[in-house]
Amino acid sequence: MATQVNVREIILETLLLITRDGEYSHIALKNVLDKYQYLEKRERAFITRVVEGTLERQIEIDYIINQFSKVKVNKQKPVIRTILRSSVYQLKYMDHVPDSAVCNEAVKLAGKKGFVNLKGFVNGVLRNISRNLDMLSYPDPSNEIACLSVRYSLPMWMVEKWISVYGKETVEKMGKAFLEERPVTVRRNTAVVSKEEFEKELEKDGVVYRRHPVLPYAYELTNYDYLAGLLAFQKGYFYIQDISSMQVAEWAEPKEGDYVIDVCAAPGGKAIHLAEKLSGTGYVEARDLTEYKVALIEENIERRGLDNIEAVCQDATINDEASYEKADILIADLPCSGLGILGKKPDLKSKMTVEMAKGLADLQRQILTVVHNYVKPGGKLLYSTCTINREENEDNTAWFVENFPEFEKIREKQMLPGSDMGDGFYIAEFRKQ
Ligand SMILES: C[S@@+](CC[C@H](N)C(=O)[O-])C[C@H]1O[C@@H](n2cnc3c(N)ncnc32)[C@H](O)[C@@H]1O
Repeated sequence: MATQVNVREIILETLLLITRDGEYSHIALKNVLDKYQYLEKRERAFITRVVEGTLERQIEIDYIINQFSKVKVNKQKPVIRTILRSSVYQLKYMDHVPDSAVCNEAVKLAGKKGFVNLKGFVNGVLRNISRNLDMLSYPDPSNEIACLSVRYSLPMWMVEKWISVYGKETVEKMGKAFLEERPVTVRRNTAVVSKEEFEKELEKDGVVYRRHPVLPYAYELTNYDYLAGLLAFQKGYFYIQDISSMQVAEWAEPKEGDYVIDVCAAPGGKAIHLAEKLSGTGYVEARDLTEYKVALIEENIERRGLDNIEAVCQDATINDEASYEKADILIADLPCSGLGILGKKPDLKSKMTVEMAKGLADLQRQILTVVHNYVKPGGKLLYSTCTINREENEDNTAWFVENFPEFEKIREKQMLPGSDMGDGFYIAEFRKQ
């Protein structure tokens, strides 16, 4: 019982870090799981599920709380609001947790956090919701945007934007896909470990794997507690990467001896994939903005034992004349709004705004204006983002070929969650004449 209380307190602190203090959800969760490695697998899974679920369903949860609370969610104290949200998630989506335990633990936690005077309020709201779970009201179906927004916990502006581009049916598929639990995808390091050895190593740790039907080095993994704790991870046998991101190195088709520059490379997924594909030949310069990010790339390079790749600290918005016409392949996997990975980074649903997405589209143009110079005549430029925002994707591609006519667009693809395999992701390939 004592650990039960602690687990809920850990959940509260993690959610506050993300929603009140602005920490990224995947980083906050990773840090907390690193810190509490001694907890039982079951407890760690409970923390992950409640933190992720509460963030994923936040819009729907707030809609429910507002039906039963006189003080609306946005007027509540952050601690109380967070206790209510994570409790409503458990009431609505975790059948195996008894409702009475959810309410009691929430009330105790409110008291423990110094809100003794609000224990009655927390108790009243939660018991009321628990009694009425089968009679919750939802927006009227005639209001398509509000309806989809609450059902899939997507901000109205995203639903509105996507309906106009992709249509209602596709938006529903995307909303569903973001909420689905999906196995993690990893890329086997083909330079270091054979298929047989890799699979044997996973089996030793009880990890269940499924070979990807298309990419021979890709696997879906389930039934593990902590991926980074596996021996196979520490030996550099695999890299955690979505199937959509693996397409960048596939599209790049590096040839032996190619010089590759990845201008925004951290933590190194695509750059390392290219270095592996070069089979010990050629060179990959994996650049990023800060020493901290460069250290992340270096750590990943070291785990893989590759010597045809180097991490470099370099701001992609600053012109680097020494790199002019140096790259056979230039990877521009640029900072973006991340709307294709809302399933993995659910906090983006509340953190990303129209203005921020616009700012990122401008930054992408600014970086492309600088880095296109680094491509050799006849070389390739691959532009990619993990978003499904037309301004950052197709519009930027159209802008790029219009402004830099020495580049020809070879192909482009917008992958959509629920329709394509993996995350929402965009790639465009250009060739310099
Ligand atoms: C989408 S992520 C790159 C992911 C990476 N390609 C991979 O596969 O692991 C974008 C990266 O751009 C970096 N970045 C942002 N602004 C930058 C700038 N001005 N110059 C260089 N890198 C920048 C960020 O630090 C971040 O690591």
